[in-house]
Formats: sequence, C-alpha cells, structure tokens
Amino acid sequence: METTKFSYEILKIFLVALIVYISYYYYKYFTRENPLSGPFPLPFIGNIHQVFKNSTFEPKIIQAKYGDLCEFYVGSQRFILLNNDDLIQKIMKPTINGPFHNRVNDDNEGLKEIGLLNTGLVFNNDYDNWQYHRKFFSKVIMSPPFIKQSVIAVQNSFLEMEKYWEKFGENTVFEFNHWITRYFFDTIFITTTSKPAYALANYYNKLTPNEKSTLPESILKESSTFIESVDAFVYSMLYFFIVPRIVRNLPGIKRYTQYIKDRVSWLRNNVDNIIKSKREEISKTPIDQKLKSDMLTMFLTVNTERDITERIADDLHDKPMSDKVVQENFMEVLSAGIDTSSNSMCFLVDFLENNPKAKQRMIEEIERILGKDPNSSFTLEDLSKLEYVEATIKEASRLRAIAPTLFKKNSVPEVIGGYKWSKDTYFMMSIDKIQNHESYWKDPETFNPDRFMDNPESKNKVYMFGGGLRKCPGRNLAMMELKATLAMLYRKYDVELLGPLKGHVGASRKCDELKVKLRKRKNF
Ligand code: HEM
Repeated sequence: METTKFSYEILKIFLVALIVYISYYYYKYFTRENPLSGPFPLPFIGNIHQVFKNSTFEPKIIQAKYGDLCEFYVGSQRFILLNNDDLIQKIMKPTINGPFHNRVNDDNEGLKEIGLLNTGLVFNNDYDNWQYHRKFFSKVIMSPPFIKQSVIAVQNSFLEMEKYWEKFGENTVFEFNHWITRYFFDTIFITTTSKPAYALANYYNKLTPNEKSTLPESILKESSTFIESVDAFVYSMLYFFIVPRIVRNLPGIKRYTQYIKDRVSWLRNNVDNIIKSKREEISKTPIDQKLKSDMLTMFLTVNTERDITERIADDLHDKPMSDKVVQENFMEVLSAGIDTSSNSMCFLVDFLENNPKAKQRMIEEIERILGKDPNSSFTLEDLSKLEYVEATIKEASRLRAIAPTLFKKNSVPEVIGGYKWSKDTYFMMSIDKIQNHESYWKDPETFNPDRFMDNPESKNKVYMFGGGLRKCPGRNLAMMELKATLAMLYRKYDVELLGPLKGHVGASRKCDELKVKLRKRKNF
C-alpha cells in the first residue's frame, strides 16, 4: 500500500515536471524572436526526426518546403537555416575578431563533455588562443616548404599503394574508399611525424592473410583501430554538438554515446604515446644535429631553445606548447585532413567515371603538363598548372560538398536576411543548397567543370573550404594532394565502377562504398 502511494507520488512529480517542461518549451517557441517558417518542433527532440533521414543529415528537405530563409530545432536549440549566397555574404567576410567568428556557444554542454570546447581550432571560442593556434597552423601547413615535402610524400604513398594493387592483379575488386583512406592517412602521418604509419601495408596484410608483407617496428601499433578512432572523433564533433544530453543518455542510445567516448579517449591516449616518443627522439638528438622538420617536431620545439619554426610564435605567445595543446592540434590535423581528402577523392572518381568527356579532357591536360610517362615524378609548380583538374575538383565539391553544412553564431546582435538577431543565434549555412541554387548556377545538377574555365569568378561561389577567417588552413595541402592523386591515378589506370557510390552525411559527407576495378591503360 505504502509502495503504491510512493510510486503514485513519483509519477505525479514526473507528470508535473513534464507539463512544466513542455509548457516552457512551447512558451519559448511561440515567443521566439523573428518567427520564420519551418517545421513544428516536438519537445525533447525538436525536428531531429525530420532533418535526419536514414542516418543522413538533410537540411535540404527543410529548404525545399520552407524556402531560403527558414528555421528548425534540434531539442530546444533553434537553428536559422541560410540557403542562398546573398544570405551568407556577411558571415563569410574575413573580419578580424568579427561577430561571426565562432561556430558554437561558450556553454555547449556536449562539446564540453567530450573535451572539444575552447581547445585547438575548430571549437575554440577564445579568440587570442585560437589566433595563436591558427597562426601556427597556417604558417606550417600553408608554407611552400611543407607542401613541397608533402608532394614527395604523396608520390611515395601512391607508389606503395600501386605495389599492392599490382600484386592483386587486374581482375580484383578494390574497395577504393578503404584504400584511399589509408593512402591519405600514410601521407599525412609521415608529413606530420616523419614516421611511417604503415596503414596501407597493414590493410594489404589484412586482405592477404597468407602473403604478409613484413613490416618494421612502427610508432603506430594498430593503424586500423587508429583510423576507426579518427572516424569516431570526427563524428563526435557533430554528435556531441547537436544531440541533446537527454537524448544521448536514453537507454539504447547511451551505449552508443559511451562507444564514441571510448574511441575518442583511445585516440587521445595513442596520440599521447606518439608525442612522448617524439619528445624522446628530440631529446636524444645531439644539440649540434639538425632536428627533423615535421609538423610534430615544430609543435614540440616552438618557443624552446631548439625551436625549428624560426619563431612562428609572436611576442604575445612566447611559451612552449604543453603536451595537451600539441595533442589537440595533432588530433585536428588527423581529423580534418584524412577523411576530407579521401572522401573528396571517392566522389571525384564517381563523377569522372560517370562523365567520360570531362574525364578525357582532364587526362589530356594531365598528359600535356606532366608528360606521357605515367611514372615520371612531378613538382608543386607542375601541379599548379593543372587548371582543368582544379576545375574538376571544384565542380565535384560544388555538387557533393564534403562539409555540406557550416555553423556560425554571432557574438553581438546582427542583421541577416533583413531581420535583427540577438547575440548567440545559431546560423546554419546549407552549402549543399547554396552551391546548387538555381538562381546562380545554370543547370545546377549537371557535372560541368567547364563552368569554372568559362567563368573563373564562379570559383568564389564554391565553399569547398568554407570562408572568412576560419577558412580551412589545410586548403593548399588538400588541393595539392587531390590534384596529385587524380594525376597519378588517371594517367596510368582505367577505372571501372562496379556499382553506385554509397554514402551518407554525418559530420561530413562520407563515401561508405565505392567498388572499382583498376586496369593499366592500354596506350601505356
Ligand atoms: C579536401 C579536403 C578538405 C576539405 C574539403 C576541408 C574543408 C574544410 C571546411 C569547409 C572547413 C570549415 C571552414 C569554415 O568554417 O568556414 C575546414 C576547417 C578546417 N580544416 Fe579543412 N578541409 C580539407 C582538408 C584539410 C586538411 C588537409 C587539414 C589539415 C591538415 C585541414 C584542417 C582544418 C582545420 C584545422 C579547420 C578549422 C579551422 C578553424 O576553425 O580555424 N583541412 N576545412
């Protein structure tokens, strides 16, 4: 009897709390600033069920129904969805310490929980701290010596990948997306640490259990778990940012939340080991001997007596970087630099194989500029002459943006789309829609790299690398890598697609499956 009464009291409290929550939720909704059209939100989830379809984030569905300036909710968080180029001009201006500098609010509990708020670059709201990291990042990654070194690394990785392809023979079905992820992983890893990761070799060994290629001792014990964890780390950014705590902790979902947390902490521990080993290498290198010029060594020596960065840091930031800060920067290089390039490459192959005329034109340019010998090496200067290849990359990115949505928020009240918005409004730019908007692009659905050759100005309307002060600092490196990879693949191989590309959109657009056959070209 007592127990029944107690349960009844608990139920009563629960119901009252629920009614208060729902009433408050809808009070906030009906009194919101500048009501726009958009789907009606539900308590707790908002419009999650309408923007996520088959695990894919699809704000385009909202735009199609509610227009270029509209809104939707995730939980109780309101997002203003911007779907045309005019609406984002102010946000994309590179203004120092401008009002749209940050992507997220200072109090985002999810990003705090996963340890991503105000660290590194991506979710760093502390302008001075961000500026220090950014300066360092830009000076290293965008510097011609670093990119020249990467041109060599990318060619070496491709040669290694081909060696394995040759062993399999021409009738093999290759899971292109898996090969290319490992190829970019090896390339980025060697340029950032001077150490080989052997991700390609490990993958080859996994596919051929009877014919193992022997591997020397590596700094990285488990390259496939490492790649999986980088993947989870990238996903954690969207997941912890967007999914409300209450949903993350629902029975069933909680296990998945824990899985992501475990992967991220596994990655952090392993990155710490790499840093430790690099520190040891530096301390064991005699003082009169030159240190390696990789990115990790730069991070670890900046503002020390062995600084190899030629004082990239400025007088305001004159302290060495702690291991924690190095860990954050290094994880951002891995998370931002591998998936983005490998997924771009998969979508490019898919487009080119479905558009033989553009492919032919691209191959002609490659052969004209790099020569007919498919084994000859090339330089950064050679790659910079590949204009049609660049147009192809832009066009693929226009149609299948790797970052199909970008978030920004305003730190002071601002006017966007004719409405004045209070500070801390979330704006979501639908890059997918903006880059396919029929009011700017002729035949937007058609793959046509020539549009950039005929009208070079329109390149500025493609936001492959975002915009403003936070535009991707890896853009020169990424463009070089994509051009080089397209050139090495297409000057030597005929690619046969064995089915449609399968993919989805999570934190970024991802290729989940691309099966191909690779045959050496007949004329070679
Ligand atoms: C095809 C390859 C790539 C694509 C499509 C890409 C795209 C982007 C985009 C769209 C942004 C957001 C910009 C904005 O908010 O306006 C971004 C930011 C960023 N990217 Fe990339 N990226 C690529 C490769 C790389 C590489 C190779 C690196 C580093 C090695 C890198 C490092 C970063 C970092 C650190 C940020 C955050 C910058 C900040 O907040 O200040 N990315 N990237």
